[in-house]
Order: sequence, then C-alpha cells, then structure tokens
Amino acid sequence: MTGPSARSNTTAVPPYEIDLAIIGGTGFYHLDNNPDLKQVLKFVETIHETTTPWGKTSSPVTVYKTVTTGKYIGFLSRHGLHHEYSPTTVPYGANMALLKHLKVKAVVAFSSVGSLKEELKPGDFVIPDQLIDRTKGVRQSSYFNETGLVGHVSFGNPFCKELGQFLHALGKEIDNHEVHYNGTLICMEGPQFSTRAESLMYKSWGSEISVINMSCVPESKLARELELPYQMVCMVTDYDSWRLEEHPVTIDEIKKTLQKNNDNAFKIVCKIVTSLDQNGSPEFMANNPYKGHTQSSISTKPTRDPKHINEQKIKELNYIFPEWV
Ligand SMILES: CSC[C@H]1O[C@H](OP(=O)(O)O)[C@H](O)[C@@H]1O
Ligand SMILES: Nc1ncnc2[nH]cnc12
Repeated sequence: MTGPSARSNTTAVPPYEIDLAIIGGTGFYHLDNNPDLKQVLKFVETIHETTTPWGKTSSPVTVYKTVTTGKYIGFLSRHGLHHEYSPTTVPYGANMALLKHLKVKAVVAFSSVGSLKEELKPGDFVIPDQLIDRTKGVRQSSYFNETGLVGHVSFGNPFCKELGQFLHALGKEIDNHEVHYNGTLICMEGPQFSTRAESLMYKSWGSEISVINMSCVPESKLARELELPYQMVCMVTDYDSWRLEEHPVTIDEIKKTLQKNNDNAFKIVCKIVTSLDQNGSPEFMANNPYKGHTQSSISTKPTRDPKHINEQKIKELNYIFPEWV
C-alpha cells in the first residue's frame, strides 16, 4: 500500500495540517464577506484540485488561518458553491476523504433541518447526540466497499460528545439565540420532503425525536470510518409536515429562515476560532479519541484468499489511511 501511485492525479498535501474543517450546508456556501470573521480569520488559499480516489469533491476547500495562533481552518460546501448536488448526489466519499487527506482534526458540519417538536422553533439550533438512518441504501457509506476488507466501526454514538459539548458551550454565548443540546436527528433520503404520515410517524417514535434532514448519512458514518471527531449543528428552518393545522413544509418557507441561521452559524464559527486562539486545541483535537479504531474494526483475516481482495482498491485506502502502510 505504499508509494505515490495511489495518489497520482489526486490532491497534493499542502505543507500544513488543517486543524478544523467546517462543512456548510443549504444556504451556507462560504465563509467570506463576514466582517466579524474577517477580524479573526485570514484567507490562505483555495484548494481547487480536489480529485480523490472517490471522485471530485462537491466544492474546493478554502483555507484560512486564525489570526493569533495560526491554526488552519478549512471550509467545504456540501452541495457545491451554487447548490448543484442534491442530498442524494453529494459526493460524500470524496468530501470526507479529502478532509482526512488534509489531516483535519475535527469536523463541524452545519445543516438546515425541520423540527419535529413544538419547542424547537425555526431559528433555533440543535446539537443532536443520536441519529436514525432513513436513507434508502443508495448512498455509498463505507470506504471498504469492493476492497475485499470488511470493517465494522462502532457507531452507537454517531457524534463526538466532546465536540458537541464544546459547540454547545460556545453557542449558548450568542445573545437571543437558543441552542438545544441532545436529541435524535432523523436523516431521510429526499430530495422530496416527508409526507404528513411519515412526519407524524417520526413524532410518534418518542420524545427524543427532534429534527429531520437529508444529509447526515453517510457523512457522519464516513467521518467515523475516517476516525474524525464529527458533530452536526442543526439549524431549524421549519416544522416539517406534522402540524395538521398548517401547510406541509415548502422550500419557500425554509428560505425565510436561512439568512438568520447563516448569521448565527457565522457567530458560532467566530466563537470557535476565538476559542482555539485563546484556549488552544481542545482535547478531542489534540488527542484523537477515535485513533486506531477503524484498523482494529477490520474482521478480514490475514489468511484471506487473494482472489477476494481488490489490490487497487486497497491501494486507494492509502489516501485516507497513510499510517496503515
Ligand atoms: C433545502 S431543504 C432540504 C435540504 O436542506 C438540508 O441540507 P443541508 O443538510 O445540507 O443543510 C437537508 O439535509 C436537505 O438536503
Ligand atoms: N423538513 C425537512 N425535512 C428534511 N430536510 C430538511 N431540511 C430542512 N427542513 C427539512
């Protein structure tokens, strides 16, 4: 699994490591043009060559540096710079592989979501601790597919608790803004929204059921295979389709809250950057709690029959797991 061959035509590694990656979702396509962020982050470069063994990413990665301690922050737009990729067609494998290749130490992923609870209002943020996968199996959700290796990573807690706590503490500091901690996110296939019956069914699953989106799977699963601390920050835009006295969710309704949510997302990013500069890297970034978990999750035995192994595909794993050499 050695040598540059597995990397030919793929992104070169820059001479620095990216400390934190931000993934922007619907309505959140860049980190530029925000006056507060300009005070704390300086533009470094845009990485345009983003071809990975799993294809091209949905957008370039824009790299910034924190002004005081020079930590590197990367930004990637999940749906593309002009929202060209639907939640089903986002190249999740390429996106997450590139972030790992750039040696990011944690991923904060923003997402617009529908609320499945009265008290989670449009404009509120939710930091979920659990996830229910309602995608339909059409999205590639493992880097081991077709390699001949079988890996079963632990995913009982799909988000990084320490990163979630870090974000919640920072989010709470924003005036006139509610950030709820914990709750279950449902990730549906889409791109069509849920029927009323589906929306009501999700609500009936219990009080932990909080919010719904279309993009946490396989992004979070791939992050876990890549041993990346990952937390989704859910920004509520609507009440989905369970309120029978109101019309079911429409995109026009969602658009009404996107700007306000984007402003608050910028505020959280500002607070993250300021915290990294003032307090240094939190423990989950300094000492990765998932390190080594994926390699030890591989069930395939060294006595495997070579005819079940795809050497080319295994070579490609070098792009994301260079330490396995
Ligand atoms: C435009 S509404 C549905 C769309 O919005 C969310 O996108 P993202 O998670 O990237 O912010 C949701 O997951 C759907 O993809
Ligand atoms: N109601 C909803 N369902 C799924 N994804 C969403 N993203 C924003 N609102 C949503």
